[in-house]
Amino acid sequence: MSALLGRAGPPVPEVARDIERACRDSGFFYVVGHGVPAALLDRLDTLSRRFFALPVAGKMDIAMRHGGAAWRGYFPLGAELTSGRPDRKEGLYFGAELGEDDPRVRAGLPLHGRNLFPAQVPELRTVVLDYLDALTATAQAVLRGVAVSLDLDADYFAHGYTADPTVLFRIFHYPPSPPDDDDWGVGEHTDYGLLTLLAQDDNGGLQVRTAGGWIDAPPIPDAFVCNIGDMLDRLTGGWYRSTPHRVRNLSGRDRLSFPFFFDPDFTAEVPPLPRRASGDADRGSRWDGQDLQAFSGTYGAYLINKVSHVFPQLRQAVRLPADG
Ligand SMILES: O=C(O)CCC(=O)C(=O)O
Ligand SMILES: [Fe+2]
Repeated sequence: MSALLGRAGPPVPEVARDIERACRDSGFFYVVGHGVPAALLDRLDTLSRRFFALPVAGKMDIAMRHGGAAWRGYFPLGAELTSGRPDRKEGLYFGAELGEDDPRVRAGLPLHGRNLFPAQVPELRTVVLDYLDALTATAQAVLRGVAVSLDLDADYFAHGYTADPTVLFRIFHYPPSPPDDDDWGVGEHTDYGLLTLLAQDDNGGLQVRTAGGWIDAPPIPDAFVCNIGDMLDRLTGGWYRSTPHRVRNLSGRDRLSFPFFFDPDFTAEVPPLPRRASGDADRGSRWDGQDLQAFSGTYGAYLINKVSHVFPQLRQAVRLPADG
């Protein structure tokens, strides 16, 4: 998909058709030729491994409770409940780095603020911030392709939903699962926003639910796995699918993954696109029984509700009603 990634101008029509086919089919595709330096990813991988190798007590110096409503920092093994059960992973939560004078931070919006970086691996700060910049540009480029694939102007998203995007980034460590274990590293779920760009190491373990059943999405060198989230599903009335996926690390080694979430402006409402609102009659019900057309309100409200199911403690941090 390198043809897409000149950072300006419309993508070539063939790429847009490839995107359409992938989004109509599995909701997943690979992005290659993206221009994100391999050396940046290598460095991110090395420094992340150095962090996860620290004693838990040291990692807890930046535990998420220190991040307050910005919801940043470290969570230990078993602290995240993707499908109602503890995940077999630990991780670091990051997002766009926003200081106290940013209007969204001033307004007290949850999930906005400063990142927490580990003092023990100080180099991680620059590398994570560089990675956020690089992936933001890549995601905008992919969204140009998505826009053209929907017969919209190439800059439809950049001028609207992602002029001020919600950017979240995570680094996950999945310890090896014993072969007879039935716990998931990440339970079945869909992603919440517009699109996710996932870098994964070479251990594998990601699976995607297609019409024909669960299939592997194996690592391909220098490629990102891209999948669309609930907001593109909602915008297109189900024409494009946010597809359930899950992870189990059966490699016997430590698996790292780096999902980057590129989502609409926190304060935007995301009504269906007029021409796509009729939806997809044959698509059947969703994995979680939810009707994506049924909610009203901002993307931020949708996101907070989702995250607070995965991390019940978020309710206290942002004082949400118990029924979300
Ligand atoms: O670790 C992975 O490969 C996928 C993670 C994921 O699906 C997520 O964080 O939403
Ligand atoms: Fe996901």
